[in-house]
Amino acid sequence: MAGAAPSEEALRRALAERQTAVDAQAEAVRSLKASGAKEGVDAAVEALKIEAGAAARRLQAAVGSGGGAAREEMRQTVVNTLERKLFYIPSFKIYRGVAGLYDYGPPGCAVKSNVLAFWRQHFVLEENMLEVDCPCVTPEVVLKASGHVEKFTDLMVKDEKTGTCYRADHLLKDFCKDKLEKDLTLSPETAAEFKRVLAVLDDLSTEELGAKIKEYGIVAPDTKNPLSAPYPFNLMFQTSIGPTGLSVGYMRPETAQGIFVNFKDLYYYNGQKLPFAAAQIGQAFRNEISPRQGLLRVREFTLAEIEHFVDPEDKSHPKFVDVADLEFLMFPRELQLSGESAKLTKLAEAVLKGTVNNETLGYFIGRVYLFLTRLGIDKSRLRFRQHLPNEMAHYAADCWDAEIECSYGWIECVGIADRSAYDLKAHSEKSGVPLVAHEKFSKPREVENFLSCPQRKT
Ligand SMILES: Nc1ncnc2c1ncn2[C@@H]1O[C@H](COP(=O)(O)OP(=O)(O)OP(=O)(O)O)[C@@H](O)[C@H]1O
Repeated sequence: MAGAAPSEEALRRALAERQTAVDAQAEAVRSLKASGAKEGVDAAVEALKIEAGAAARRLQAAVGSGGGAAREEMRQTVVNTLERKLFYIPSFKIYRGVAGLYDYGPPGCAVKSNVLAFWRQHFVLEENMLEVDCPCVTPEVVLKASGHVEKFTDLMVKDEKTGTCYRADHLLKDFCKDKLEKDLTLSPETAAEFKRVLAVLDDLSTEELGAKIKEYGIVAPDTKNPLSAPYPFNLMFQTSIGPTGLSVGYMRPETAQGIFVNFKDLYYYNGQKLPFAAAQIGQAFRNEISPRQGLLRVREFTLAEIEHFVDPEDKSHPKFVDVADLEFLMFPRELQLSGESAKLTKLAEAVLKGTVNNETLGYFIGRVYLFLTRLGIDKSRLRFRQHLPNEMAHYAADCWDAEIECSYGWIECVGIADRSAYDLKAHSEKSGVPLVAHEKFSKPREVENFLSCPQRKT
């Protein structure tokens, strides 16, 4: 029928053929160059450009037609190109690589350094933040105080026969998405149930997650063997500091702790005044259970973090007016739980209604929006999603993720959390060094405190 969209299978085949043609032509150019032949190289390069152009046009058509398999195909083509052009390379490739570890090649290094320079300009320099640079190896006491030794975990399930490990929430997510996309026999009730599970996935407890995996009969994706019950796995890489092996350390899973433990000195450096912000760019390490999604989930990556210290009783922000009129997609808890979609919302309105907890949090959400859109992220594929109550990290009082829609779906790219004074309190208690700020009143105030004396029992 004239004008009908090609089937997904046809698109997949056409794209695969195009990709093979591009790869074959690239190989021809390489061997001509390697043989030192001058003649024919230009023609071969020209042919490569034509093949690559045809592949790109086919991709656009495929993505325009919205096919899931076409998306997969498009991603594979982009990945092949980026790897061929050395934007990134699987680390230790000649030894067959290690999952979740990647090197950046020359163009990748250039992109990374441009993004970091822009980040420094947009946040650190424009806001007069105090930048620090702390070690990656961190003694255990710091991460015990912060709660990471006890709680920095993901839920894992194991193939009961081979022992292969999987992230439990990812298996449940894949199962529900797969059913919704491919099972044409699903009743409306079952489809609604899978959608609900996807909406509250990050909120499920260990027991609830285990019960759903059992109820749906989810098995190990590679072998179809039964799975163990989910249990927490700590994501930190452990090491020892010094030759005795007695001093336990960890590779930092975030850069923020370096800022918190330096709070006292930074506060003095800032003239003992609040608010102020400190920033750090550096490597973070997470022993992800089963890294996938290419560069999106890796075991070592660069984090750029800011900690903004503010009076807990006055979280207003003098520059909030600069971002108050921004309007973008926001996805608060209520919309997620009722199965609705993200809505275009004015930042001022979200703060006024209390959807976003306070002006300072709102200000940083606005600044992150400006950063990402100035980097070139499409506004219609960017949303700010509020964490569900159980999803929040152990330290957070309110948390919003900037998520970008890509070929893997909506992916968290920035986390913006009100951590309250959790970390400063925890480090004060553990170290015995008070990490506190003082407020000087313009006029003295008289306050009466009634202390209750414990009754002595005779
Ligand atoms: N393994 C990883 N590889 C690459 N980037 C990561 C990884 N883990 C986290 N990030 C990035 O670091 C940012 C801050 O990390 P954060 O601690 O908020 O992640 P998270 O909520 O623990 O991630 P998730 O729940 O998806 O594992 C995230 O917004 C994400 O962009």
